[in-house]
Amino acid sequence: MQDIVVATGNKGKLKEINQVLNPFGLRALGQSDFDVPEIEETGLTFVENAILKARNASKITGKPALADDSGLEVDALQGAPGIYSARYAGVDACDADNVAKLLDALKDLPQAQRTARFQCVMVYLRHEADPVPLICQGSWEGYIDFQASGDNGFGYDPVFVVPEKNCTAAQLPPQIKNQLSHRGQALKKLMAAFAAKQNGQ
Ligand SMILES: O=c1[nH]c(=O)c2ncn([C@@H]3O[C@H](COP(=O)(O)OP(=O)(O)OP(=O)(O)O)[C@@H](O)[C@H]3O)c2[nH]1
Ligand SMILES: [Mg+2]
Repeated sequence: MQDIVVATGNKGKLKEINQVLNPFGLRALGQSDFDVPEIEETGLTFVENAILKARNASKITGKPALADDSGLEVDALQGAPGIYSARYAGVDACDADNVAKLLDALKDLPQAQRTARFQCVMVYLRHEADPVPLICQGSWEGYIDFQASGDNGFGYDPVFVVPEKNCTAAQLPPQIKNQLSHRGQALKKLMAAFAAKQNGQ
């Protein structure tokens, strides 16, 4: 197994990244394994924040680093919480606080007006000053339910309905979430980009 530093403090993300990368002989280690402190996410886009996080981890570890910046865009909220998804209900908010705030914000809206999508941007830097970061993106369309269901995943998964499966993301087995999700799609593209590089393309 080859180790790869992932610039995240989110255990749910790390678990999903490992589920996808392990079959390729890669093991994702969180930044806490390298004593990398969290950096403030001051960017206005997923891309900027992913670069900030990857650069911080690469600078401190001296190794290549991968970062994931992701979030939920709700159409009725003009794309909120978006890049602020982790801190929607406040800087110290937990997943349950964020979900409760979201359900409250949408409480008067019928299903047709509850459309939403997850976005994920993955950035891979070979070193701190890498001028050509590898950037891969994925998105996942669905809508927000009226109540939470399911125990898998993390974040807003219990209220994110996956229309083609007629259940929430938290009710999907992990391997199915990875096949469909914003993160799974971004990682698939990243693996294809790695393979292309190795083949000299
Ligand atoms: O239900 C969900 N299923 C997902 O698959 C998912 N992916 C992202 N999110 C939400 O978006 C925030 C990311 O914000 P984010 O990229 O800043 O990550 P984070 O702050 O949690 O950790 P870090 O990687 O920054 O250390 C997360 O906390 C979640 O609220 C998800 N929710
Ligand atoms: Mg974050």
